[in-house]
Amino acid sequence: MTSLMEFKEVDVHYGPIQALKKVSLTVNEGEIVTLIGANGAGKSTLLMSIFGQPRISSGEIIYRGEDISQKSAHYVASNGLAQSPEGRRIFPSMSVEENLLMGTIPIGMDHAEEDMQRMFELFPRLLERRNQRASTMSGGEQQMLAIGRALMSRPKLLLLDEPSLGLAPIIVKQIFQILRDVASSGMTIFLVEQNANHALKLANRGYVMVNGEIRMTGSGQELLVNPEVREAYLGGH
Ligand SMILES: Nc1ncnc2c1ncn2[C@@H]1O[C@H](COP(=O)(O)OP(=O)(O)OP(=O)(O)O)[C@@H](O)[C@H]1O
Repeated sequence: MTSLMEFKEVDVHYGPIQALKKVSLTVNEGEIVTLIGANGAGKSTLLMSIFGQPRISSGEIIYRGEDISQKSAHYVASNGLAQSPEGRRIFPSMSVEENLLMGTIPIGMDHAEEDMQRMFELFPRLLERRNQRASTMSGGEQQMLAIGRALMSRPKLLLLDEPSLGLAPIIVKQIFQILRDVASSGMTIFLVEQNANHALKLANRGYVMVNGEIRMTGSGQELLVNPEVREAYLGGH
């Protein structure tokens, strides 16, 4: 397997607080890898460090053979890494179409029309609402838009920060079905989630983060049946 992204013993500090402690993990080409952990475990910090905010204090972040830990966010984004951030961060006063077009910034507009059609096939709901202001859409629709916008940059690795956050169970199911479809087209996905049940069912492999450290790793299936994981993240059922 070819490694696409690798964290090697990464530390991150916020002043006196150490948010990541010697974190090592790998995402191989074509895989869906998930990182699960409680509130405050350091999951968002890890994702944001890929774009250099915050900067890591030691270790390396290797992407396609190159250490990107000191590169600019623009460099990282224009080399095939796209993120659907926590809380979605769509542009509220822009339409669906305009939001999608913002996703092309790292690569330019050459494929914009064609890619927008692909997004509308993947998310028919967005097609119905293509001229609607994003702020007036439901949480689930906004999440679809955030994922669609990330895909508009034709990423090699799609990073997702808690796509299920604040959504009703039925919408969460839909979002995960869409991620399955995206993955079956060959996309590599790194998914950060508190919803361990959905995330581990979707993922080939998973990592469990506790207080800034990787505590456990295994296949999605192994972690799903692991008693410690069940107790801590799956309500013990
Ligand atoms: N800008 C910051 N300044 C200081 N401390 C921070 C900052 N951002 C995060 N932290 C701290 O770093 C730790 C990890 O936070 P992080 O947001 O990465 O966790 P998380 O696992 O993503 O949690 P959540 O699911 O709540 O977003 C927490 O203790 C948090 O308080």
